[in-house]
Amino acid sequence: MRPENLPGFIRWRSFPDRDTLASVMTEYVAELLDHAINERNVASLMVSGGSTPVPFFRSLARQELDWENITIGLVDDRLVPVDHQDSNEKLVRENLLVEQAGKAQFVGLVPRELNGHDFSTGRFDSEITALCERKLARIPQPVDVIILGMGNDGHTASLFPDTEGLALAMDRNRSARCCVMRPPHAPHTRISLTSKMLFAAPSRILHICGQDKLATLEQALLADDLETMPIRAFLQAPMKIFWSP
Ligand SMILES: O=C1O[C@H](COP(=O)(O)O)[C@@H](O)[C@H](O)[C@H]1O
Repeated sequence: MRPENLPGFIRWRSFPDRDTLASVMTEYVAELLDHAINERNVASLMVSGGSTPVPFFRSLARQELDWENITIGLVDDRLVPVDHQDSNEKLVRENLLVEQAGKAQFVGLVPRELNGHDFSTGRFDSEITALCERKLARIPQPVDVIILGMGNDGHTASLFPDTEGLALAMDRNRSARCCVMRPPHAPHTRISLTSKMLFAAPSRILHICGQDKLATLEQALLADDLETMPIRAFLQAPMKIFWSP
């Protein structure tokens, strides 16, 4: 089942169903966090939103870990109030920051100070990113584990194809760790980590489910144009992919 053109430095794991995937991925991530705690007394994990990670969140939340010393953050969010149904922060609060993991520290990306502002134009972008950089500074770095998702348009985090500012967001030589993105074909203005921050972690995981995502991954592996499929940038470096139908 390993996709044909996957480079050798990418580790591929496939599972018969989403629950089995969630439980093996939980063990793997828990080990990485535990290892980081043993080494540095703190650990950090940045997760994606969307529908794919929910079974994993619920499974990880039940793990006995030193949660008080673990900081959880997001790789992207929609610039919506935190009680909005499309908020990734809401998803994490309801599914990951519960049970044992309720003791974890959480640092979201959406600046509460700007609640009620209209983000549809670029008017507040520099304030948003400045506030978000301040939040990111509270996360122990380098981040120990980053979990990416992928959309069928080849986006990852909120690095969407053909979006203004994408080239800057993907330029690892720039110091910005977050950026505002207005994807032309997806709802909401977004806040996303940039490639600079996403590549700073020693360990990245891509978590995808479904035949459609497998087909998207196969398409991404056929070329290297990042502007049309930003996920390609992350397929050019070591990563572990967890997939199930
Ligand atoms: O918009 C987003 O989509 C991707 C993929 O979501 P899924 O529902 O297909 O799992 C997600 O990784 C990203 O964090 C999210 O904001």
